[in-house]
Amino acid sequence: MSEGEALKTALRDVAGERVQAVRVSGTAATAVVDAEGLDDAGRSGLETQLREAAARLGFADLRVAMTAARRRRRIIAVGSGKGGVGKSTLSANLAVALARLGRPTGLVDADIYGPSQPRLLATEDQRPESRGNKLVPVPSRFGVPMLSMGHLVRPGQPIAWRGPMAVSALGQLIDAEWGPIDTIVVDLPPGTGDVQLTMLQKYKPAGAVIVSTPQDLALIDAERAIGLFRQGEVPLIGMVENMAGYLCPHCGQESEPFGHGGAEEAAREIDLPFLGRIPLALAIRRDSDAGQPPAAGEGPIAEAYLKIARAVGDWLDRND
Ligand SMILES: Nc1ncnc2c1ncn2[C@@H]1O[C@H](COP(=O)(O)OP(=O)(O)OP(=O)(O)O)[C@@H](O)[C@H]1O
Repeated sequence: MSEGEALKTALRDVAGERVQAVRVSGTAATAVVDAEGLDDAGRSGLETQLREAAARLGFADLRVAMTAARRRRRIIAVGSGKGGVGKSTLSANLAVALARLGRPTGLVDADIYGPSQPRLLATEDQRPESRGNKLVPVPSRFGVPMLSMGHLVRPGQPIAWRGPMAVSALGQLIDAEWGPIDTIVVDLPPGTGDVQLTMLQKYKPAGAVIVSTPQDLALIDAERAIGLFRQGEVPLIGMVENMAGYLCPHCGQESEPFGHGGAEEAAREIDLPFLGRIPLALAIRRDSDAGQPPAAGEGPIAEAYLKIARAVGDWLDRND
């Protein structure tokens, strides 16, 4: 291995694919590094690490050339006012549908205390590697790399952290080596507490999707989530109605046990775009439990998720 190749390998151990080129001339060396997504502190921290790695190979004075940001990575936060409305299921399927539509998309399970995404996308057995001081998202079978606390702790192991630790754990998941991903769907923990607000203020999602069910109570809760996003100054992309009508697995007919149009009407009342509805379908629960997101399949359910993903994608393009 030439000196230049040895140096490039050492630098890539620190900064992965960010290291684009390495030039060596005598004892002087230059590294061209992609600084996309790094703030000033991140750049200078990375530069220090690279220089230290070079020094260990005898290059006392590595010059680090940071290239301009190539792409802007945007976060879509998925929230609901309360648990159990299908927020995690929607997040997983939205990410899969966005990827299916050709948008490089990743998924973060921000539900630190009750992670469910590894099961939904069948990645429970995977553990992320780390590169430098960053995690590398695990690949899923559905074209969506992802990170969850569920990948870092043993299944069933209780996580009893206070707010600041949870926020810093979230930072590790979001601020990972995402590679060529430009959209990250974040499944927020249920509720509207400090962790959620800090997370929104710190990681500045481009927009938020609210999930609600047609029941009155869930709609009131959705308004609470809307308040959270407004407080965090996160633009609202719109509302999704989940478990909207019952899709009979036998005859394919849809009935409406919880009433019709509640979420759409509520969204209209508060001037929130309505992104679409997902029926209450046994197949969604069954396939989700089996690690097979319905959005990766065919038929009306996949189509319902794809329709929502198109609306979200259009919003992202309009608000670029
Ligand atoms: N449209 C649907 N039809 C049928 N079952 C659904 C649907 N959406 C979600 N479910 C099921 O409802 C349950 C709760 O969904 P999910 O875990 O996504 O909710 P959640 O809002 O993220 O809950 P929590 O906040 O507690 O994690 C799961 O068993 C899921 O498979």
